[in-house]
Amino acid sequence: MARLCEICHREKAVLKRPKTLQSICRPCFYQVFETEIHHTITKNRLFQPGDRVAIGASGGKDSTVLAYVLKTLNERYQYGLHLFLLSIDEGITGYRDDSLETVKRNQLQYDLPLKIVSYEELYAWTMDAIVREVGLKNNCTFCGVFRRQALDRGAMLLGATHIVTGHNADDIAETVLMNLLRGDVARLQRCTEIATPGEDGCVPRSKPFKYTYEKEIVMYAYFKKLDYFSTECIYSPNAYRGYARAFLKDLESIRPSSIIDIIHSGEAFQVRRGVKMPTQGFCSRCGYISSNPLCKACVLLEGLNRGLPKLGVSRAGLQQLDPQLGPAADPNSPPTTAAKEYPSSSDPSAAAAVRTGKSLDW
Ligand SMILES: Nc1ncnc2c1ncn2[C@@H]1O[C@H](COP(=O)(O)OP(=O)(O)OP(=O)(O)O)[C@@H](O)[C@H]1O
Repeated sequence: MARLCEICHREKAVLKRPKTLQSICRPCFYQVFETEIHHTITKNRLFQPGDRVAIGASGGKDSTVLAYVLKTLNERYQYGLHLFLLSIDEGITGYRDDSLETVKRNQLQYDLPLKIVSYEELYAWTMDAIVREVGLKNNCTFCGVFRRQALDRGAMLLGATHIVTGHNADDIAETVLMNLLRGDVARLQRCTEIATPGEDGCVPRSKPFKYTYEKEIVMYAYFKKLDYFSTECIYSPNAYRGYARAFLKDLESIRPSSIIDIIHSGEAFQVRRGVKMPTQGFCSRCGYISSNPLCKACVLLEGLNRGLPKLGVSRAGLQQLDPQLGPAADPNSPPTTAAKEYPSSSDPSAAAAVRTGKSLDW
């Protein structure tokens, strides 16, 4: 006899839920998946009625499901949000141009306004051009730093009061592991935050999928037949995060709760009093939030525009560009005590972080 759904006890079970290993039916899966996200949103008070929310839309599974679910929940529970799709075109031929076609279809499918902002218009550089200059090894540093700012700038153009991204529970657990492995206590403390406030010229951001498992996002997209783009970035070697990901997948196969457990460990982590932390200020050139006199994007751009792209990612180069930065750690070696105690957005440990394709804060 066919097994019955462990939730409703009426329908036939057609899937095993990755998060809990329960055998359940499709309608119950949709119900628990969507309701958990709704609870995450309401419990953490992510939005206010009337908010103009820019959904960081890459065309990939996470942000596509995020757009679909947010639209569904906004209508079902009357959040009163104005939703927009915001895409950053990094200028990666054969990758982003194709994924943007998916976002353009999503715009029609979900009836949401779309804004596309490109690196070329913001920085006068595409990632294709940057990779020609710097090669494959360090290019993710540029892409990660530029994207963070580009999302803010695009959101401001939309008059958005909030940005959401599709970072999921697996992404966050990986980031906790990576910050732990690097001894980066400042990021370890903040990388599990579900939301960052909109201070100092940044638009508030949040991650409604903080507790949502990647496998469930893929399952949801599959059953709902959502239209998404599934190719990996052609420039992303993703080495360091790849190891953390493989380790996490192994742990998950033995104990599915490992993902949430690691996030909980990160949430409980507190830096002891007296440990020096970076002080937040503003970039003297572009005014963007920075804990150094020049923000990371300006440092990287300066290197590119001087024809010395490695300046922004090497230790000697950073000091040459901005002597006030002081001694900094080599991104390829373990953090020194100073790097551990003074991690900052423009030290090379940040470069090492984003070299993996995802920021270690996000
Ligand atoms: N080019 C982009 N434009 C807009 N938002 C982006 C872009 N790239 C990434 N994001 C946002 O950052 C989140 C995490 O991006 P990441 O590159 O880690 O991709 P991912 O985990 O594969 O997510 P996705 O499946 O949505 O591509 C995405 O879910 C999306 O919200």
